[in-house]
Amino acid sequence: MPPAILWLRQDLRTTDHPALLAAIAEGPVIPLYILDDESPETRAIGGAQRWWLHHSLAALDASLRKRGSRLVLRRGAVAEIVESVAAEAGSTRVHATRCYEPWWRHCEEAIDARLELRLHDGNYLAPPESITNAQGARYRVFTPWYRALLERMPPALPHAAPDHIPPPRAWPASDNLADWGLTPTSPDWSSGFGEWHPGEKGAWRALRDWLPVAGDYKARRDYPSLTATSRLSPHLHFGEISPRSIWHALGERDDAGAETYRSELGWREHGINLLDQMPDYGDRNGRPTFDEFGWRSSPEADRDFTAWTRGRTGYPIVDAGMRELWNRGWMHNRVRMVTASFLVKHLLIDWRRGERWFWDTLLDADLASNAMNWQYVAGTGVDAPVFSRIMSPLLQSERFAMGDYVRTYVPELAHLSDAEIVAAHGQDVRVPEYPPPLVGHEAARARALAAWEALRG
Ligand SMILES: Cc1cc2nc3c(=O)[nH]c(=O)nc-3n(C[C@H](O)[C@H](O)[C@H](O)COP(=O)(O)OP(=O)(O)OC[C@H]3O[C@@H](n4cnc5c(N)ncnc54)[C@H](O)[C@@H]3O)c2cc1C
Repeated sequence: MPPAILWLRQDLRTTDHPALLAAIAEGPVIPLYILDDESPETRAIGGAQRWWLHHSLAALDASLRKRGSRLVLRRGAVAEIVESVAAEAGSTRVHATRCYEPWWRHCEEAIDARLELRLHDGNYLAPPESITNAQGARYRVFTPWYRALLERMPPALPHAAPDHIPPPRAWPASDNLADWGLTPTSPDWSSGFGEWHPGEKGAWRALRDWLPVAGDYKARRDYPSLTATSRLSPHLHFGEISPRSIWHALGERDDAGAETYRSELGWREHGINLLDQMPDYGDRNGRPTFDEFGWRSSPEADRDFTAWTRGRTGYPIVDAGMRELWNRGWMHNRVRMVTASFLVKHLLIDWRRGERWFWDTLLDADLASNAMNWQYVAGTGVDAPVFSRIMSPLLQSERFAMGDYVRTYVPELAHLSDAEIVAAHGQDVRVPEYPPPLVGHEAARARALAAWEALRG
């Protein structure tokens, strides 16, 4: 029996892996991961995720080796590499987990034209195209869509990891992971990533650590000074754990914490639902009227954008968030909303510039989730509140008790009390090393509303 190729993408796990099980059922398996920075239609993964990918691939290889297998690594244009590995190994069939980023479509068509490509579900609770209304139409708004998804839940039970993965008679050549240079060296900006444990084991550990506090999730999830959320997002993005494994780990719980958590998993699914319908959602306004919006574009706007990326806006909560992102490769969800809103509404800078910055710096950068959330906050999305709802960073900071969070990430303000941090925002307390606000809240609000009115004519 010629070996089947298991083409791995965002499914770097062995547990609950239908594509892996289907390949094993046919005989020997060649697990293949391809790093494709070449194909013109792909969006190359960002710097932070390269770090994660390195460690996740190393963990997966170790786990495969325990099962009698190993990971074959290749770099280059996906379709060509799959074809060349198949030719080398005498394979005719390729198994893969279904992914929805638009660039995969082209690769999949090219592979399918030359070999037999079998796609399997596994990275979402339900295939996005399967959630439709009574007329068979797709949803674009979260609430009715989530209601329809819930009717399909619970998902099927997850599969156990196989004990043994039959190897091919001869292994095709593999690159050496270290030669890919995915981890930064000079400078090594990843020193703050130590709390993360990429790989399947790390994913299950994060889940186990979080489950005991699941009951408090609804009450505490919006407070960035607390550790209340699961931090599973990079693990989910890289497919180190399946969402249905998480769903079933919550079991029959029906407390508010579990219900809210399920709906957050639902937001992840909704992101893929939108991307599947609008493959250019990461680049194009969901509401086309915004194509005419008066985003700032000038040397001053560039200067403001740089200050935002560096956490030097003069708004403590925005700066804390942007520095958490740079140092830890992650940012608390509530603060993501505040920082994104600040860029788009206070600085009047196109959401796509922010989306790209997050893409490069988030360990969990995910086209569907990033695009949906940026468009939601910006008000440009198909399922978003109106643009004129403008978040006040100051009120958010007070309401969600963000003092400790600011003191952690903005050392210039570490000696201030909560009240003084709020005052520092207004510069009542002078902290010489801390920058003055790029723009006053009321002035920014007025400028944003004027741009909105101009758009509406
Ligand atoms: C501007 C902006 C950009 C974002 N970009 C991304 C991104 O690139 N990748 C990403 O995974 N999430 C993104 N999010 C959503 C959210 O902030 C993260 O999923 C969450 O903070 C991850 O932390 P956690 O795993 O502890 O989440 P938890 O609160 O523990 O939630 C559990 C899981 O539910 C999913 N989830 C939770 N909230 C959301 C949400 N609003 N949208 C989609 N899925 C959600 C995630 O998979 C998460 O791991 C973005 C949010 C905003 C406001």
